[in-house]
Amino acid sequence: MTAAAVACTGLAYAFGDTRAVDGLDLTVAEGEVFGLLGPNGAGKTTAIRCITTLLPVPSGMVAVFGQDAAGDRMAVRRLLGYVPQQLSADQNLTGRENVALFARVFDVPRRERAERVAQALGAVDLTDAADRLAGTYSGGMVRRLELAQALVSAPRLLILDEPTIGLDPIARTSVWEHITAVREATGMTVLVTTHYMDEADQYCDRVALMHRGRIRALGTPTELRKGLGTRRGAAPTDPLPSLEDVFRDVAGSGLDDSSGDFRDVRSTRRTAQRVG
Ligand SMILES: Nc1ncnc2c1ncn2[C@@H]1O[C@H](COP(=O)(O)OP(=O)(O)OP(=O)(O)O)[C@@H](O)[C@H]1O
Repeated sequence: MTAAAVACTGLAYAFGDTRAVDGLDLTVAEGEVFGLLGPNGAGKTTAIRCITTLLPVPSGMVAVFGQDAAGDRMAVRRLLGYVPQQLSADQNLTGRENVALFARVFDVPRRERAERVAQALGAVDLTDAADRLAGTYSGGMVRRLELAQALVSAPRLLILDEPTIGLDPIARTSVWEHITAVREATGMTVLVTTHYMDEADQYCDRVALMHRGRIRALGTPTELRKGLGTRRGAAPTDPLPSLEDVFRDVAGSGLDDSSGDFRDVRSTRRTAQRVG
């Protein structure tokens, strides 16, 4: 049996007294598009940072394709591409230079680099803009450039933290279409966080709803929507509740005004502004 793309068991991470991740059990199968959803402050980014080895794993276990994240961190990093919430493209470099930088950092063999950089830029439709400074790009183009940076090392697992935040609907669709196309071409696994329930419903094979550091619901979007309908006593002919209804049902009190703190609001706004 092949190892899961991601396997977290009892993962816990605290910032002082704040238990950001609190006993997370999560398995992402190879090849699937998996959505990690949850209100501000649910612990999604912290979990992702543990999976990418940017944070240590103080408690529990994290493995990426069977590689222990607490063991050989470089071995884990070689398997994944990561698009963080924060800006990872340099506005003073061209699109091509930005992607070439990632190719060097991720050890793409020198003789393959130019070709792989061109392929990554082509995969996100930035060939024509490749030699322009990234500072001249629109928000949607910056996101696609960051996608190319993450793809240039041909990762088996692509991790995206709110890839479409702050983008207009057309740019959002475009980012997803490019993710879907690369995934279909390569069989790559995708783990994504998003606040947009419509995107999760449309593009994710399975989703997990996270709240206060733990998974509270898990399944395909349709399974979760049907499950809520059944719990509400809906007739088979009634329209299914939306994924947003499921989210509200699961997160409940996490969606009131006390959800998240100043840091959460600041980071969300900063991210939205810089890609907007
Ligand atoms: N560097 C940090 N220092 C202190 N507390 C932190 C830090 N990073 C996260 N936290 C706290 O940990 C909890 C989980 O935060 P995290 O960013 O993982 O949530 P999230 O689900 O990704 O939220 P969002 O959807 O807003 O990005 C929150 O209470 C947050 O305030």
